[in-house]
Amino acid sequence: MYDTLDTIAAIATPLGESGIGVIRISGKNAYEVGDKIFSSKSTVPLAKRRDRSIQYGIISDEAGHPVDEVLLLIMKGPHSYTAEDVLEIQCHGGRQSLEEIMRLVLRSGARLAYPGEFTQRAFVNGRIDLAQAEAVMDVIQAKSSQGLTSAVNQLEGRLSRVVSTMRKSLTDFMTRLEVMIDYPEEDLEDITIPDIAGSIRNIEGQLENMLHASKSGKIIRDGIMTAIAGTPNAGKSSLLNRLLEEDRAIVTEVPGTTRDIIEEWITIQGVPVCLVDTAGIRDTDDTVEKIGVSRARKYMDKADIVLIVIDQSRPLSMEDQNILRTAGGKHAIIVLNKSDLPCKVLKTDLASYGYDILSVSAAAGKGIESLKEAILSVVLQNGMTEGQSALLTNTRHIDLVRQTRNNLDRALHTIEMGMPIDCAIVDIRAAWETLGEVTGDTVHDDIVEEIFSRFCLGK
Ligand SMILES: Nc1nc2c(c(=O)[nH]1)N(C=O)[C@@H](CNc1ccc(C(=O)N[C@@H](CCC(=O)O)C(=O)O)cc1)CN2
Ligand SMILES: Nc1nc2c(ncn2[C@@H]2O[C@H](COP(=O)(O)OP(=O)(O)OP(=O)(O)O)[C@@H](O)[C@H]2O)c(=O)[nH]1
Ligand SMILES: [Mg+2]
Repeated sequence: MYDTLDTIAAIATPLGESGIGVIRISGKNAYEVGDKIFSSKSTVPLAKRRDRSIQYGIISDEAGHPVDEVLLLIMKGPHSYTAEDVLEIQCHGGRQSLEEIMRLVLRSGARLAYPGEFTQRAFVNGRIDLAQAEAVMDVIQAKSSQGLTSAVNQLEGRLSRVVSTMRKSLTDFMTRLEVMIDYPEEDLEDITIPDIAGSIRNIEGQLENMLHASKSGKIIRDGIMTAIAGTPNAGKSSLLNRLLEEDRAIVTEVPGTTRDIIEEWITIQGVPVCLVDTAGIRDTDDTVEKIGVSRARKYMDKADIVLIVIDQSRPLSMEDQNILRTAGGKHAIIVLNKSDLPCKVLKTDLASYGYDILSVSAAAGKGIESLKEAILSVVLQNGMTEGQSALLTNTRHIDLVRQTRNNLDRALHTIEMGMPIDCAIVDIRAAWETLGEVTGDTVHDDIVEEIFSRFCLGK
């Protein structure tokens, strides 16, 4: 881990033009750093000024030249974001101002923070646990209103509380089982064993429910990647534009118009959906188009759903059929486009692929709402899970909960087979430890480092 005694600093807002820009400084020298570069009507050192107060003044360089007019926010540890002394400089939101002040701060005793280091300190200092820290990035990266809600719930500790309650029960089971081992003559077994088995089954059920809902949880957080694929001229780019309600991609009657991948986000009923328009798939000698086609195939593979667009005003071609075959095993929807023209495609030729079939007209905007619903229902077969106590959205958490469930399953098996109690305790302890990795109570330092390294600078 990086030196936690250092005072760290970073620009917390984007380097563009904006109303205000923020530089955050955290650590035991935060106010000393501030005193070196800040002057105001009052001459009281910043450390002696009131906690949570805002100070007006000027930042000047070593030669006394003014750099910017600013407000300083004083948040004394432990009641701050990092639980350390924090000083925030709110300057004008221009690149030059932010960068010059930042250089001054670094020359005055702070070092540049690593990505995620502020939040890592909040975790190390015990203000938040690991699941809460991970939620911070989810809040920043939220792509829909539901995604934001679930991230803020996790930030606020909803998942952590569920996990802690379960871990307390597991500790309790272990203690009671140990008592049984220590006092075998007491004849406790007949009461304790069925009672504990029932409670384990109950926790297992809760974990099972969480895993069941995690499919939608992951989608709410990461979105549904939807590839729009098909032969040239089927109307893929027209469909993208129609779904976006914007003229984003070039549409022409020339087959092979789209060469590169075009990615755009929409939300359908609060769920983020990433639409990927691709080059029409065909055999071609054109160097550029060839690359486009191979990218199209790659995205078909990567996507959660493939919309296979077919021009229904022409008979089904060999190329169409090839694409239908390559989508095998994926979530796919057959989109029969150009429904404003007479239909030349036999639906019976499509039935054998087993995909949902929808007719749309990208040009006329017909059938688009049903297509949006179909996209959601293909992925969310279990429906959205509103009111879920704690939604799992993060692959790391999902894996850990799955392992915990398996550990408990083994413990139950051991108990039910009448095997030695020690064996069951081993599995319950394993479950307790795995669950603790969610909140970071029992987690390796390298995993913690890896998690925070994915954060953005200044967070
Ligand atoms: N200017 C500014 N805005 C910001 C942040 C920030 O660091 N600075 N945040 C961060 O990125 C978020 C807010 N998160 C925060 C979380 C905890 C504390 C904090 O001081 N907690 C103390 C005191 C709580 C209280 O007063 O009730 C604590 O938990 O002990 C501050 C900000 C969003 N807005
Ligand atoms: N009549 C009719 N024409 C359409 C419809 N959708 C698209 N077209 C026309 O079909 C042609 C091809 O449309 P594009 O959206 O460029 O097709 P594409 O699948 O992206 O083609 P490539 O990028 O070349 O693979 C254009 O002339 C569109 O105007 C539709 O619903 N009805
Ligand atoms: Mg196109």
